[in-house]
Amino acid sequence: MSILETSGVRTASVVRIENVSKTYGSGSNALLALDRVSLDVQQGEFVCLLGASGCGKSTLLSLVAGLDKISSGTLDTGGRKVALMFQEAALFPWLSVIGNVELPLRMQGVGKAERRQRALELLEVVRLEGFGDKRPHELSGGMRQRVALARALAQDADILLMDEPFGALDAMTRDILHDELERIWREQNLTVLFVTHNVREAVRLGDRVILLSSRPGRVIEDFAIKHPRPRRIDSPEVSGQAAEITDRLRAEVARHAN
Ligand SMILES: Nc1ncnc2c1ncn2[C@@H]1O[C@H](COP(=O)(O)OP(=O)(O)OP(=O)(O)O)[C@@H](O)[C@H]1O
Repeated sequence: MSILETSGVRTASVVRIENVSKTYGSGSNALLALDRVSLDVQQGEFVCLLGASGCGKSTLLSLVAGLDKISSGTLDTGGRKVALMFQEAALFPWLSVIGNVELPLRMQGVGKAERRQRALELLEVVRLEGFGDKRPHELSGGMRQRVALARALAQDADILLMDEPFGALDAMTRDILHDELERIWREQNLTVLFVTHNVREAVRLGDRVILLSSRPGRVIEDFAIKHPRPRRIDSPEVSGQAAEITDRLRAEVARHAN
């Protein structure tokens, strides 16, 4: 495990991204999506990625997940397990809720009784006890995202990669899921990389908010969010820092448009 010296405190880096660039295609069709991105994420950190549409946020997550290859630079997760969660829950409609949560366990070869037990525990973690026999279409959008979260947790990953997981939910449901995610992140000692377009959401949740430039994505600012938790998305502290970050984002979008 790599050990970094940060502000005099020795901390463990679980995701180390150094000068990573990503180009899609080649020749005259080449598109530079990420340009020499460097980012270190420490054990247990909650890091939010913000940036204009198309700046490469999802690309960065897919590289960390190992779903795609970097074009240059180095990216090291120390072989840790990662789990992904998206805006769409992408549950299998023909499986029950518990069947969906059991799926990763089945793929890991966990025996029937043990995976049922573990899936029941996870449904309790996301507060869906009693809903195991339902089908996905019988649930609300927020409940489906809870199932997706339970399924991600079933992978027993150290790093949770979340790509706008609450982007399609109404504000109240999102608020509740922020509280739940914060609780689970703490209880399970997860490291989270969270992509969002919602600046307040980023400040509500993150220890850090990383601002990427318009394409090609580069890290242009790394905001430390120090307000005590739990935070409220509509608190003056969150709103104030969100306004500061929004101004910076706006300037970046305008710079790119000129
Ligand atoms: N598989 C691919 N092949 C070619 N180009 C791609 C591919 N995936 C992404 N891109 C391009 O790379 C750029 C970055 O895309 P990406 O989806 O990572 O951005 P994003 O910041 O997540 O966008 P959004 O905020 O709109 O979700 C875009 O211009 C996109 O069209």
